[in-house]
Amino acid sequence: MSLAKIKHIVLVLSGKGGVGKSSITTQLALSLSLAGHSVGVLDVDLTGPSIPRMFGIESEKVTQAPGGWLPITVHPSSPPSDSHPSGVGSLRVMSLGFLLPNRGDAVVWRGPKKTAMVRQFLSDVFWDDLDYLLIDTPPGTSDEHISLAETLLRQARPEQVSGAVVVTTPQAVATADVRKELNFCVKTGIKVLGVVENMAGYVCPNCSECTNIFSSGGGEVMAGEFGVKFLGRVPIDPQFLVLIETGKRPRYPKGTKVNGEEFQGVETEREGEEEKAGNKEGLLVNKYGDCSLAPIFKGITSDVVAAVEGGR
Ligand SMILES: Nc1ncnc2c1ncn2[C@@H]1O[C@H](COP(=O)(O)OP(=O)(O)OP(=O)(O)O)[C@@H](O)[C@H]1O
Ligand code: SF4
Repeated sequence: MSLAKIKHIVLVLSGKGGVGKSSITTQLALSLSLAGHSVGVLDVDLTGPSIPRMFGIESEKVTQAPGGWLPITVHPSSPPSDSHPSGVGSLRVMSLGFLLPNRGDAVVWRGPKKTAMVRQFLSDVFWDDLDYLLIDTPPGTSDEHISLAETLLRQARPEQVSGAVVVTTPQAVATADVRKELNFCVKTGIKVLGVVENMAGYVCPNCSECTNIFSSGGGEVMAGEFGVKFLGRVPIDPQFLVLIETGKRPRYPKGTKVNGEEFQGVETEREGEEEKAGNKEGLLVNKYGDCSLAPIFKGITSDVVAAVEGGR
């Protein structure tokens, strides 16, 4: 069974579309891998698989092996170094996006076909050993969710299913939808590891000041109501959008403070060289390390790890 060698399975859920669930999944995956964990990402968002684009691996093709579909390797593991004392864990991705003839196509299958695909996703991908499998789910409490929850609970050992990270935005309308998602977790017996409030305020690209454009704090209030952990706020950062949507390094004006240090501009030639040399890992580490949101994702990831480990 393909899930047998996975230590922790974490679902990333949101009741509403477009709140940044896939973006948060990619960042959690990256932070876990940079902390030395081997990570898999399963993109079950059948209506709009965006994970391959976000990792810059959209044109890759998955192949079949006797043990199942082989996920695409974003980067292999690497030994401890000064910058990553625990080493870097391997990062692999499986998405329906790899199987669609035209990338970007949305899947319009009806319930039973979707349910069958989710089952196959869970049972037929050859993950081998993984510390974490993150599952990016479609928004809502639809057929896919129910089928995924049922299949997970049936195919995985109870101690493997660590729980769910629920993503919301601060606006009341989003939190009302996400409330449904939290109720869904209660009904299906999936533990909520915590709530992330994404797009909470706007980071000015000139001065790095964060301004609350919409209301703020909805996610924290909701977490309190349900008695679950509030994992933190992620502001809107226009550079992050560029990074996540194009797979390119962010471009801050020279002098902007990034991770507490002055950003020195973008070294595009080096980026090209690394790409040519196939140094995907180096490229990713640089790319994401330069993002102003990186420390926030690191903090959220530590809390998720603590919640997972604490619940064993
Ligand atoms: N904190 C952020 N700052 C800037 N842009 C963001 C942030 N979070 C997400 N985005 C952008 O918002 C858009 C929607 O994000 P994403 O695709 O992750 O949402 P989703 O909830 O997974 O959507 P879907 O419902 O399609 O699955 C993307 O273009 C993403 O790059
Ligand atoms: S503080 Fe930032 S967002 Fe506000 S005016 Fe100055 S540069 Fe613009």
